[in-house]
Amino acid sequence: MKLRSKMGSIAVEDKQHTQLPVIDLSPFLQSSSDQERLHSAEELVKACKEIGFCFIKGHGVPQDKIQEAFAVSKKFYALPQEEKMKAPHPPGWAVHRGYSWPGLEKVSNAVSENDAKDEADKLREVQDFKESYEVGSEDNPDMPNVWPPDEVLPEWRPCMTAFYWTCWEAAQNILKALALGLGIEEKLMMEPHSGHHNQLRLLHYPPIRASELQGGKFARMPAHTDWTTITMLFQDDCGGLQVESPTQRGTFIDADPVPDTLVLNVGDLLMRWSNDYLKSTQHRVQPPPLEDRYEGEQRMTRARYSIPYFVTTDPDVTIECLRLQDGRPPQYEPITQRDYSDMRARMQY
Ligand SMILES: O=C(O)CCC(=O)C(=O)O
Ligand SMILES: [Fe+2]
Repeated sequence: MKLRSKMGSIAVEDKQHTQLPVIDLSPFLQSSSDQERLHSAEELVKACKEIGFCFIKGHGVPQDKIQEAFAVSKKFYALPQEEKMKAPHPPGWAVHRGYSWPGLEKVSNAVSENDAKDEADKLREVQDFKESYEVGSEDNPDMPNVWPPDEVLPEWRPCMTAFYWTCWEAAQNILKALALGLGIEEKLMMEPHSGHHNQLRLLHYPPIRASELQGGKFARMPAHTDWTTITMLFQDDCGGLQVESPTQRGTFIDADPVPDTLVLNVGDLLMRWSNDYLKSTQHRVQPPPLEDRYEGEQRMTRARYSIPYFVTTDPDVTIECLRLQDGRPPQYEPITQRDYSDMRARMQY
């Protein structure tokens, strides 16, 4: 994976580019000094409280594993359509695994108490121009994985199952850092997460004419929040990810790729769990901001590959608002992850 070399501190004065903070987690992971660990954890919580998004460096996911996952993902998406269709996403919303072809999934922020089909159909008028593949734990009985026959791409299943657990290693450290920074007991954060209910998603946004994206016929990914506790996202060098400004609603700031970092965001469940102390922020994928990401007279955009890893609590654990230092009374009823995500999933498929 080639990443643009705009590394290091954030150029706050440079309005064209990223203004998301870069948090270094290596002191939390490596330092023997309690003070340094606490400082790193508090910086992380500050970013999650103020913006709900940040870049993390020193996250502990080995670079070669990330590169391997991107390389294998590209190989999968380069397969003929009929090969990819050998691992189709099951019909309906209840099981979110396997391959979703362009147009199948529609990302939105809608929340449904019932099967509001008309509403879901209306949302589909603008198609998401992307394809994706969802992978979970092999020991999650609620959502069995969907795999193509081995001969389609022999390395697919071993690579993606291994990467799922590599990401979980890093995710646990991020959750522990959040607990430390929030001043809550580590086990309060860790016990609801067995690691078997996360989701690894391989995303491919094929090249498309800029005019079709800009004309509103197709979208890469419309604005939405994630349903998770946290999401870790790896992105290639295409660009296009944008995050809603914490101070100006409706204004989005570019989250251009920063080498050797992952993008971390707070999901809806953690926002609710933290009693709105941490923010789950809208984000979207737009045409790439940079002109060298387009080709030819048709201004075809470059393809984008990204790999989000969604971390969620076990489905039947009840999430009750944490009582944090700010002393705010609970704003939400207790809810299980199962009830919450069922409500959201009905609108996507
Ligand atoms: O492709 C991206 O960078 C964003 C993906 C995303 O936000 C999602 O899948 O929820
Ligand atoms: Fe997202």
